Amino acid sequence: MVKVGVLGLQGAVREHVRSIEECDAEAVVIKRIEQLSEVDGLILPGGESTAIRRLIDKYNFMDHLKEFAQSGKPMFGTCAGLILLAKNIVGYDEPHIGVMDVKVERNSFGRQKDSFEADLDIADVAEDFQAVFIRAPHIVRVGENVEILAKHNERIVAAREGNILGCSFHPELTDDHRFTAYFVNMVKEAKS
Ligand SMILES: NC(=O)CC[C@H](N)C(=O)O
Repeated sequence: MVKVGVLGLQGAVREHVRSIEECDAEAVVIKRIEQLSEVDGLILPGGESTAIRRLIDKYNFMDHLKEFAQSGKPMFGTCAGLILLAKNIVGYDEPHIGVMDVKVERNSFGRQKDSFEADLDIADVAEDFQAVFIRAPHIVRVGENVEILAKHNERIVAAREGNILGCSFHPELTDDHRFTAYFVNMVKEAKS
């Protein structure tokens, strides 16, 4: 059974644990850098990217997260997690972890739609995925090696670059675990 870590500093951690377990993988909540070597893949949950970043720095995670991504182990950023992975963020000079060749815009679906659900067609995953967006970012630009997996109203909301997966929404908040299962499969393939 593969082990999937969830960065447990802030945000929707328990929900991801439940979703990983529904996909028949073992979930490990990562609170210390030493735990990273135990897992085959890592999820960066949604929450508040600025708050998670502060905790990443406080607990010295930054270099270890970059190394994790560069080692080829799969990494999945959801919502704030996608912002942490992006190489470019609209309005910011510097990225956070900066390992995915995308440019993201934070809170980009407008105040009146702080939170909403949308039916998505996600390539290789599902044609009818009910996605939950909460103060979500979207991807405004992708690099040439990035595969676009889903759009909502012409905006890119899910993409993959090799071992790195990112989405604007919260795939862990419903009982539909197909997108988490897609990531768990990436982890299985990378391990075998
Ligand atoms: N649900 C979320 O993860 C929201 C992301 C948050 N708006 C941010 O910019 O970090």
